[in-house]
Amino acid sequence: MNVLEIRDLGVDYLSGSGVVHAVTDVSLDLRRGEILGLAGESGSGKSTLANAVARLLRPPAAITSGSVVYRRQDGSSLDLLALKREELRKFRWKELAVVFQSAMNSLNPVSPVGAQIDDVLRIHAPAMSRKERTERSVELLQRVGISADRRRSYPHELSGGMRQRAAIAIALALNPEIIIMDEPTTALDVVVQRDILHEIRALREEYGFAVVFITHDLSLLMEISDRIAIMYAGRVVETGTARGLHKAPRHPYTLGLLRSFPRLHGPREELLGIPGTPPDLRSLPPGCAFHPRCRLAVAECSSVLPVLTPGADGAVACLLNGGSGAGEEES
Ligand SMILES: Nc1ncnc2c1ncn2[C@@H]1O[C@H](COP(=O)(O)OP(=O)(O)OP(=O)(O)O)[C@@H](O)[C@H]1O
Repeated sequence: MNVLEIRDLGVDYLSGSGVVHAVTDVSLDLRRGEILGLAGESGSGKSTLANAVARLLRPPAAITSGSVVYRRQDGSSLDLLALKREELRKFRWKELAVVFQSAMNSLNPVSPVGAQIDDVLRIHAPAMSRKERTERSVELLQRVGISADRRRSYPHELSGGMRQRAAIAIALALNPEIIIMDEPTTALDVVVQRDILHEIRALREEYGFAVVFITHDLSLLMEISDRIAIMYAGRVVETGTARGLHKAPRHPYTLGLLRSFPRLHGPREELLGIPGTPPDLRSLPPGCAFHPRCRLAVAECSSVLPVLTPGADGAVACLLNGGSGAGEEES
């Protein structure tokens, strides 16, 4: 069952030098309780997509098309793009929370971390007593590996890893259905990063929330995600289970991304990477936006836009791998 359904979403940035098509025709489901990894090179539109869903976009960003529907377990649903300010206030934290790359952006530098959890609870769960709030703050901090006596610490008194854990504790405070994590561990060293990722998986088992986890590091995503969506130049070009994508990536871009990062396990492989650079989102090449960088491209790829076409495990937008072109019959 889906907790989030994104359909045909488009987001532009209206800049002085032209319109940047940051997200184009994105349709994606988030299933209840799953960890969905969102991968792609810098500038592929991952953060813009996440911010559109969380309604955090600011001008010059503009949603140009599509819908985002949030489905509750009781069968009711919300059209997120239509939420008014007050409805949005109730929705955030309680049903959807966001953890950003820099915990400093999520945390208030002038308030101790325990007090910040307390604030979220006080505002969004007014029925809780002060004692209950304190107990919950301690419990949440301990749950993410921060001892109770650190409750009074200010963010700058904590290490980067601890700050990130504190930001996750705040996100968990109201037991949301969805947590969006935008490169939450990128700034941390690899060991701390992996500790936190495995912690997130354990927390998910316990609390049952769904996660959208954004990073450009695909091999890291493979370790913790259930499913993965790959973005290129604002579009989703492949989706699949982490296992399926690992074993048999179908889009040449996915393959390139996989080869761009050293695998954590298994034999050493040459890092082939992907030649060239992502296209200018103000003037995309015709056909498949990846074709100028694709080693496998055929003539058709420069004129036919491949659409995301469902297959046995996920979907792919590549003419060479079972994807059909826009306007063609899907098989
Ligand atoms: N305020 C803005 N004005 C104009 N263009 C923007 C703005 N913010 C982002 N963009 C452009 O939108 C595109 C998508 O950016 P976005 O940050 O969503 O990608 P991303 O995949 O999350 O990249 P990263 O991993 O670097 O965060 C990029 O080309 C970026 O330059």
